[in-house]
Amino acid sequence: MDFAPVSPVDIEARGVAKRFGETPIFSDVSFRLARGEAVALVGANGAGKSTLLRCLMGLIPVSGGSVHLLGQETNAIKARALRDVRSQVGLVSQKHNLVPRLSVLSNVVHGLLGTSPGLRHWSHVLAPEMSRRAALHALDRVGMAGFAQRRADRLSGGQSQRVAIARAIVAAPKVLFADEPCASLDPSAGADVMDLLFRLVRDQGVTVVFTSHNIDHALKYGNRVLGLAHGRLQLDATAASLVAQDLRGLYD
Ligand SMILES: Nc1ncnc2c1ncn2[C@@H]1O[C@H](COP(=O)(O)OP(=O)(O)OP(=O)(O)O)[C@@H](O)[C@H]1O
Repeated sequence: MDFAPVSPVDIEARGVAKRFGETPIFSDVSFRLARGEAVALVGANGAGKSTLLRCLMGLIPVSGGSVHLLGQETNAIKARALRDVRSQVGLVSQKHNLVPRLSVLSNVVHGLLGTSPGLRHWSHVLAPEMSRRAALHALDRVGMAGFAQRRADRLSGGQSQRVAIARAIVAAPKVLFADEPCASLDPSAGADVMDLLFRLVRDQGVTVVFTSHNIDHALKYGNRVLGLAHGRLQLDATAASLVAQDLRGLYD
């Protein structure tokens, strides 16, 4: 008998709860994300979107339940195993977090820090030739190869975010997290960055989880939408089955 191939589950949250001190942020959050899904995480300011993203990445511990990222329970594994998992994960955050005085190329080479220990990936001058080539290729894919030698603090916001995307994809991650990747950009630059990001992830079948306050973006770029409100996962639906009005309820 033939079985259709089943995509691996890249992220699984089982009854995840998070508190900061005595303050509960969310609880009972459960979902499974298969390889190649593009998931928008939405909700009002303070609903806990960034916190959930950080829990999923294993950057902060959960207060209850468990997170499995690429098959590993992030709260239960040793630091070294967690580093291995993280080396297969990329992050694009709201602020690009480039090192201002370093070149664009060195900043992208930093995306390979997780793949080999030591200082060789601190600067493109020390980096192995293969890494420099990978970084240039990533810059080419985001249309920034011509800026490789420019200092990062001489870029516009949109250019900086493109470089941040190059840094996030240079190590060919299986999973990409993006925390409001275009929040600091004007609508046109923001749309360019989202188009670029999702073209890249679709080309490579990467699983992506992104937070957004832009309902149109959530529906356009996500094939699935998760909504946090009042400390619970209130919505888990395919983007195709939703209209903007369904999402507005999360903001009451
Ligand atoms: N390290 C922390 N210590 C204590 N409280 C925190 C910490 N990080 C976040 N919080 C609180 O957790 C709640 C959720 O914050 P979070 O940034 O996850 O929300 P969000 O949905 O991403 O919000 P926004 O849309 O405004 O970015 C907020 O009340 C915030 O103040």
